[in-house]
Amino acid sequence: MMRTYEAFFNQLKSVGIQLNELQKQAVTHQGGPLVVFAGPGSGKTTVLTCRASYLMQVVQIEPRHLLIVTFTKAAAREMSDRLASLPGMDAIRAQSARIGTFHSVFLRILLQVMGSVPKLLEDREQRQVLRQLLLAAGKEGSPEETAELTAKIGLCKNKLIMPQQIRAKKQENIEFKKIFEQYEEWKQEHHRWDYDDIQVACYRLLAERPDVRNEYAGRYRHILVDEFQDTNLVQYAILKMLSTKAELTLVGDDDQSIYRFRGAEVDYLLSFEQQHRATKIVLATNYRSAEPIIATAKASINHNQKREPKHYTGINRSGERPLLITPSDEHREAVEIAKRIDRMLQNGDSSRNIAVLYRTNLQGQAVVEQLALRSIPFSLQESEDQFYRRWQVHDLVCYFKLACNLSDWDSFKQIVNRPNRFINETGLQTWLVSPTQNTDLAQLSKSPLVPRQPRHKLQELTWDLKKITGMSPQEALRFVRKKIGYDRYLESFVAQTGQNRQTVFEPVELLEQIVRPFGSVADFLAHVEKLRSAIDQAGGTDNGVQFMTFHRAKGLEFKTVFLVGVVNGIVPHNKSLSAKHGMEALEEERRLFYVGLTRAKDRLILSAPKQYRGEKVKQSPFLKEIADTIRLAEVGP
Ligand SMILES: Nc1ncnc2c1ncn2[C@@H]1O[C@H](COP(=O)(O)OP(=O)(O)OP(=O)(O)O)[C@@H](O)[C@H]1O
Repeated sequence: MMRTYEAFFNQLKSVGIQLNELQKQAVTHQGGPLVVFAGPGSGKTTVLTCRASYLMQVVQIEPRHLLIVTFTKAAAREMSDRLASLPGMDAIRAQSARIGTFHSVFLRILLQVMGSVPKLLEDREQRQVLRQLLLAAGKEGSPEETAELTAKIGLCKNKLIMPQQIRAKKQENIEFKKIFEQYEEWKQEHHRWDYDDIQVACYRLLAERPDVRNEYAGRYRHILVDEFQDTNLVQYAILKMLSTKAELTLVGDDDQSIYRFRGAEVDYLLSFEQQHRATKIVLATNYRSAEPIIATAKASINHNQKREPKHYTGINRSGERPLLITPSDEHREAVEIAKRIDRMLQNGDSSRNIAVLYRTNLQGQAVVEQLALRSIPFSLQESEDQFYRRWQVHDLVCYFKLACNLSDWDSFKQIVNRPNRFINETGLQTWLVSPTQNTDLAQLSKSPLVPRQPRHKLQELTWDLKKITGMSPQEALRFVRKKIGYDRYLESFVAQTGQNRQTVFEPVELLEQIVRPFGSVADFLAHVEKLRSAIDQAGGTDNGVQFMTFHRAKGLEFKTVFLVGVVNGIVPHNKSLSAKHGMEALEEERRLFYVGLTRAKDRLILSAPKQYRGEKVKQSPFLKEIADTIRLAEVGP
């Protein structure tokens, strides 16, 4: 049913959405491209959703002529739900509009035109292929080297640079070009694509086939893009081809551009007004956060030099100053945060309105463990990166499991040569073929089948494991690391692979913290099992306390936000700072921190433990920059 301008806004008002004048202008804008440029919480996504509804209900644009691009799949789902819940809209109508990420939109076009596309490589498969190519080129193929190569190839593709375009002079670049070429050949031979190929293929399809380009350019009358600050070259190039007959609406915030390492070009946002003679609307009210949180966020981002100055104010929502806690280590940090969350829930807060955010994946784990101990529901976004799947943690848990059950052969095989006991794997297989004779490790270590040298080693291992059963998990872990020699094994791994020592030891140091509350190894193992099923159940849902990295949190908001592990070396992250562009990297890290700060509506708690991963650490330098805007709470040791 057609609605008038007044009726549309009155209906929005009746469901509690009262847009301000600038937002209304953005919602109703017609005649030419529009860019909405504004700080966090100012209603950019709200405007985009209301504009989509307005276009359908007042301007009478058919839903299928509307394309809405979001940054993540989760954001696309959220957009679709929000749209469906607006007055006058329903699920069917909302779903008839095309809402998706760039990747999903491009894939759809490819499938419609080509019928099918090669099977996509999963991340893990892609890394395996690249590792093999590195090994064949005489490289080490370490996880870090492989990850770096994967990222570099992705970056090239996002900038539409294929191997043939690379003019390599330096040896390093010549080698990169060669492996990149081999990788592309491998995919062609095996009829596979990686994720970035979707974008490159869509670009080529539209660039090389005017018939297809015209067909798709005529399909949409309006294209709306959220989080435009993180658009890369290939996405922008396709967007331009798709929008020759459509009106573009872009919303974004240069201060929240956090994917430059993947080729995002914030200049597309900053120069859009001039280049396309677009209307620019700058929203200036932050509806999300209480005043003290806004003050803290501003104090932080004002330290960035390369940014468009923008002024925004809050809506005078009072609140407490953000709080800084400085626990002695990450175990105390986790206990302190879990206690606070427990109290909030007892006071009637809903767990899904609480988020624990961090810079790198592992950082939420200690808090997850504490919540699990208290049976507080949680949801992990990065389930693929589970702590207990880290190989180091897996090894150590296997030691514990074997200590509790000497016939756990899977655990035994996992750790038998970690540290190296010079036990021949083929020999091992033959000794283990008759498990009835060797019902457990104690028996195997006496078996006449086993030659003297390895038998001696196995006896030693059995004695050590027997000692472990009487220890607390903390003592047991120390024992495995120092006495049995697991740390030695990690050191040799670092020396052989050239991997970053800190990265290799990090999960082990964290495990030290995690085992602390448990009285026995068996208790700890029972906890691991319980946690595993809790994580499996929680995977992908958004019920319970939300755990995610700053990157994942972009676009979201929560009543209460905890930022954990805000320490030097992590915020900003050492690895990013050691990359080539010093100042740029620091500013990107600060933007990431800013994204974290600005997710909070009412309460913001930052935590900077004094000791992290077993070592004394300083607070994040970003905390000094906001020191005047936060209050400090000391907690006990
Ligand atoms: N006119 C308004 N009146 C009241 N609340 C509003 C108004 N506009 C937006 N909001 C609310 O402000 C919050 C932030 O809005 P939204 O998520 O759209 O901001 P954003 O600019 O996209 O944020 P960010 O860039 O930080 O992701 C939401 O809870 C939204 O409902």
